[in-house]
Amino acid sequence: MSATRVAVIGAAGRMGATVCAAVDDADDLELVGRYDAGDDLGDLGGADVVVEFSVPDASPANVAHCVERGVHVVVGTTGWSEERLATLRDRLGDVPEVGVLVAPNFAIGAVLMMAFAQQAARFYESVEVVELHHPDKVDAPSGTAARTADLVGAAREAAGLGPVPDATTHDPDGARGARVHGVPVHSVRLRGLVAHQEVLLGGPGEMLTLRHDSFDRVSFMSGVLAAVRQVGDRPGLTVGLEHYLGLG
Ligand SMILES: NC(=O)C1=CN([C@@H]2O[C@H](COP(=O)(O)OP(=O)(O)OC[C@H]3O[C@@H](n4cnc5c(N)ncnc54)[C@H](OP(=O)(O)O)[C@@H]3O)[C@@H](O)[C@H]2O)C=CC1
Ligand SMILES: O=C(O)C1=N[C@H](C(=O)O)C[C@H](O)C1
Repeated sequence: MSATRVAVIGAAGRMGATVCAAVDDADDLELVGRYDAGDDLGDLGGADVVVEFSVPDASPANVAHCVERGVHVVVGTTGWSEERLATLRDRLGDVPEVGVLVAPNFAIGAVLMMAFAQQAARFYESVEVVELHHPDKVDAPSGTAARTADLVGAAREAAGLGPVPDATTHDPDGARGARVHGVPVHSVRLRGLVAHQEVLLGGPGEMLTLRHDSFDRVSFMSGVLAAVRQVGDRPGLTVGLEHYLGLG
């Protein structure tokens, strides 16, 4: 069988460079294109699948370029709001054979952490998310934290839970963090870190802590490569790697 041709957008970035190396190392994949800011994406080097790790403001246009050319896309870039996803879904309606996966995190442990948090949410009165990343990250909260909070918030609503208890009335500096789907989210940026997250769930007399650590970007590669191998067989838009792993 011939190798799947793969192009990478954001190829010189931290994730893009790691993906290029992983694709180069895989016998069943062939790296046919590397693109960065200012490059003409053109015919994408004849790629069957594009992997997109760029910046939130550029990602929708990059993905649209691929979809219009009938190329499947694995998207790791953050910033895919419901509105952006809806626009992409509409676009995919014109090319029903094309598959796009948008996944906020490709590390298996992070995917499991999100699933466990969603499962635990209905049992706990309190929940907060703390995400910790390297200080070169441009977006906050992280895509993973936003997705976790969305899943947890929706599970709480479905279970009929009210707002998280919080007596704070005076917080002039925003010390209580952001609220995503009613869940407080706190972002730490610290030299030495890669990508880490804790979900803290509290009930009377107890606390459950779910923690995941990516110590190296290699942690994302098995998920990215699994997605590259499957995306062509999964037409339409999929959000979250869990659906490719039988967890969704
Ligand atoms: N889903 C997941 O598992 C993961 C997701 N991420 C996400 O992936 C994204 C990238 O992260 P990271 O690699 O650390 O970031 P980097 O800043 O290291 O890389 C981004 C790359 O994209 C390039 N770029 C900027 N604008 C464009 C454009 N218009 N078209 C094409 N390329 C462009 C940048 O080039 P230049 O520097 O010249 O501007 C740079 O090479 C972030 O949104 C991050 O949150 C990160 C890790 C894991
Ligand atoms: O920018 C990063 O580094 C990461 N971004 C993704 C996110 O925002 O969730 C995934 C992971 O946390 C690393």
